Amino acid sequence: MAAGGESKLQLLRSHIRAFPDFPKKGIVFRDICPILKDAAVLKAVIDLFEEHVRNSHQHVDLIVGLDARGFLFGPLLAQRLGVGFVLVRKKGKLPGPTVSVAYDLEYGKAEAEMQADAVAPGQKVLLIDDLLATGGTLKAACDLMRKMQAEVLGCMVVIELKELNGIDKVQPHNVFSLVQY
Ligand SMILES: O=P(O)(O)OC[C@H]1O[C@H](OP(=O)(O)OP(=O)(O)O)[C@H](O)[C@@H]1O
Ligand SMILES: Nc1ncnc2[nH]cnc12
Repeated sequence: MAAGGESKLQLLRSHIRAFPDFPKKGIVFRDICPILKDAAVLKAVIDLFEEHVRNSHQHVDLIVGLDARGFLFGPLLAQRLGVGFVLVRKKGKLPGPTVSVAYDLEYGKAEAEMQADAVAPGQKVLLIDDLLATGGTLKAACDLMRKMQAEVLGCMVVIELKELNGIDKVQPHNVFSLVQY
């Protein structure tokens, strides 16, 4: 990690709030809103992601963001890297021909969908979201990428909830996280 990386991580950690029993009893909700409210903290997050990508991947075609909180970080990172951004959305939000995959959440069920022309076969993509919990969402997005014959270089999240072992569900793909609980 480059000089200053540790203090950026400390800054980031101090801007994540925990809300017990939201949205259901037993869930500790990790709230990223304070990161977004502070320009310096949001910049630090994108700096850390950018450093990771530049150190780990020679060539990236697209950043793929997951609905909805992946959209808060993905376009900023894509701009930094000078590449495009595409959306994986919850079902029923995208016009035109789509490809979809069903998945389970820590607190519900959903279906991930993307436009059929969003990613071309062989394109090298990096997936981004705010948080890895059970890994169902990222796995569904990786499955979508496989359907589209794209090459998943890896996944990135701000927060990983380690006790839920989401990383196991997403393998063989790598998940890079900035903060772990
Ligand atoms: O690892 P998993 O168990 O799949 O959970 C992680 C996902 O859950 C949250 O999104 P949510 O579906 O609640 O939607 P939102 O981003 O629209 O709030 C979070 O932003 C991740 O996308
Ligand atoms: N514990 C959690 N906090 C915030 N977002 C989540 N998405 C799934 N689990 C979550």
